Amino acid sequence: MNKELQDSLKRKAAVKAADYVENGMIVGLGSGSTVTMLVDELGRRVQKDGLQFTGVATSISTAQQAKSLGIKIVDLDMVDAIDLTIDGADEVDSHFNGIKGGGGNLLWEKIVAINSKKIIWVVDQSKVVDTIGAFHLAVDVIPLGSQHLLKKFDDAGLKPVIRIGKDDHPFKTDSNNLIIDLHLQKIEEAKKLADYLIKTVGVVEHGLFLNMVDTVIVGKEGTPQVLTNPNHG
Ligand SMILES: O=C[C@H](O)[C@H](O)[C@H](O)COP(=O)(O)O
Repeated sequence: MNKELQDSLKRKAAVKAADYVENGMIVGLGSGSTVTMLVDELGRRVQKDGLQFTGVATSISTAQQAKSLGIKIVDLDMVDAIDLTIDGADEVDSHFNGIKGGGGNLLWEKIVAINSKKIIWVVDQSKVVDTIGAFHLAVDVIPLGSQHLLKKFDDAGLKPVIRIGKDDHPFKTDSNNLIIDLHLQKIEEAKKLADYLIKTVGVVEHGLFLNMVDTVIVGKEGTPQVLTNPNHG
C-alpha cells in the first residue's frame, strides 16, 4: 500500500474514532501518525463545535499538539480514571492481540491503557494481520546494562537491535529509556513471550498489548470497519 493511500485510510479511522469522544469525558490520547490525525480532528471539533473534554497524553509530542489546538491536557495522576483512550497500533490480529511501540511510546501508552475504561485503536487495513510479529516488537529498557540485555536476547534467538534515532544516536524514549526492537517475523506464543520479557530485569515494558483493546476501527476504502472485541463486556 502506498503512503498516500495508507494516510487516507488512517485519517478515515481517526475521524470515525473522534465520534466516540463526548462532552465531559476524560480521554486518553495515544501517539503516532494516526493519533496525530485524530488530535487534529478533535482540535477542530473543540474550536468549531465547542466540544469539551480533558485529555491525558501518552507522549510529550501528543501533549504538545493537543495543547496547541486548545485541548486541555492533564497528568494521569490528576484524574481518577480515563473514560476512553484512543490510540494507534502497528499490528492487530483477530484475537485482538496487538503490537505497539513503532514510535517508542509503548510505556506511557500501556500505563494509560490499563487505567482506561474503554480502549479504541485506529488503524489502516494493512495493520490487520493473521499473526503478529512481522512488525518489530519494541522493548523499553533502562540504559544501564542494555548491552548485556541485548546479548541475552540474542542468545535467546530474539533477533534484537538497539533502536537508533534520527540523530544517529540510540533512540531515547520520553522516560529517557532505550528501545530494543525484536525482529521476530512471527509471534506464535505471544503470552509466553510477554511473560518472559516482563520478568527480565532491565526491561521496563514491551509492546505486546494482548487482548487489551475493546474496539478496533479499521480504515479501508469506503466506510471504516468497527471490530468489537467479543471477550470484553
Ligand atoms: O509508539 C508508538 C505507538 O504505539 C503508535 O500508536 C503506533 O506505532 C502506531 O503508529 P502510527 O499510527 O504512526 O502507525
